[in-house]
Amino acid sequence: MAHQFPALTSEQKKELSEIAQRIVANGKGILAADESVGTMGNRLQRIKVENTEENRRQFREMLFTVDNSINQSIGGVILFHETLYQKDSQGKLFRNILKEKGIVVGIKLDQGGAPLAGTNKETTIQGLDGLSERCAQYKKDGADFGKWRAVLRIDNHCPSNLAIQENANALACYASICQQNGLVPIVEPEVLPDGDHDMEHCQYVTEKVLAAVYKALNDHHVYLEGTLLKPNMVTAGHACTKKYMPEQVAMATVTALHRTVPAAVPGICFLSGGMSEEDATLNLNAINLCPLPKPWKLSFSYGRALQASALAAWGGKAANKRATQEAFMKRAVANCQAAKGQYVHSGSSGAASTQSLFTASYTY
Ligand SMILES: O=P(O)(O)OC[C@@]1(O)O[C@H](CO)[C@@H](O)[C@@H]1O
Repeated sequence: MAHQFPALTSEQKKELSEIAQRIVANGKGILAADESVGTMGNRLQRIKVENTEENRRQFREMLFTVDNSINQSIGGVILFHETLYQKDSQGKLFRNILKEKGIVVGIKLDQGGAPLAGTNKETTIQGLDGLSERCAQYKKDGADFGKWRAVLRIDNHCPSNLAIQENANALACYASICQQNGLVPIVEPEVLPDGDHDMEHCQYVTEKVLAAVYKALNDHHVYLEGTLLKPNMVTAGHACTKKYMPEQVAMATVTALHRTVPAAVPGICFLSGGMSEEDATLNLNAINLCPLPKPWKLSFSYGRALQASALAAWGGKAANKRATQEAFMKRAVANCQAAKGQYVHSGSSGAASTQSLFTASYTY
């Protein structure tokens, strides 16, 4: 019997689907500025800047106070708890700065991995306890979407069926709780790029993972029109000796998505997973040019691939504000073009944009 116990009212569904669509409208994507304190420390270490709350705040202030035209390329920004409550140097909350630009504010909700005993060092993600209360508070404090990143690894006996099922179920519980509290859930099942496997194996695993995720979302009565997917692109492992062209990555990626992701999902925003900024843009462009049916918006939710050049330009010096903002804007515009299949590589990329951003076992 249909709808005997409806999970959401039609007003709730309308709100959720409108938020999701706003984030990915017209080639827009997401800036993933939700690095935890530890992850941000790794980023800052690369540019020899101390990982203090003030340094994290200063860098993020530069990103969020960039020219208002950023709202043509960035539809949403994911924040870490600390950042949601931080202010710029004039005392204005970051979240209000973003909202005034018409950008939707999101919040990281997962809380790190817990080991799955009896597996080859696989994990599930914590954060479901008290999640509903946290979501309700974040909604009051201006967030309209959430993010939960589950991590799966390709290795000997990995990912195991247990890891796939357990992470799919946690993602679905999280998505349902978000929607009950008016937050659009970004569902992120990341198959890590660690390993020497080829692209075909990554495609096989990605399909298994996504199929399990959509089965679990359906079991948990998640309203797909009010969700966004944040998957890995289908690529070879970082240590694979065989190299693939963007067109091959695009075909494998869209094939995997086409086989597993329902057309009701409004947008798929890829993570960058350690690709260089330029590779992440070129691959996204090729994905949007791929000659297969693509019923969803195909866009970006990049962390490293939107911030690496900006971090390098900043180097911890306030005097570099302009160069930092220009570097960030350049990547945002390039990825927006790629999300429409209109990116033309200029051939004059800076060193930071072509540098691999891979971090081994990037788990939290
Ligand atoms: O792979 P990328 O594009 O750098 O980051 C993807 C991402 O999900 O992983 C990070 C760690 O949780 C987050 O900061 C970010 O949102």
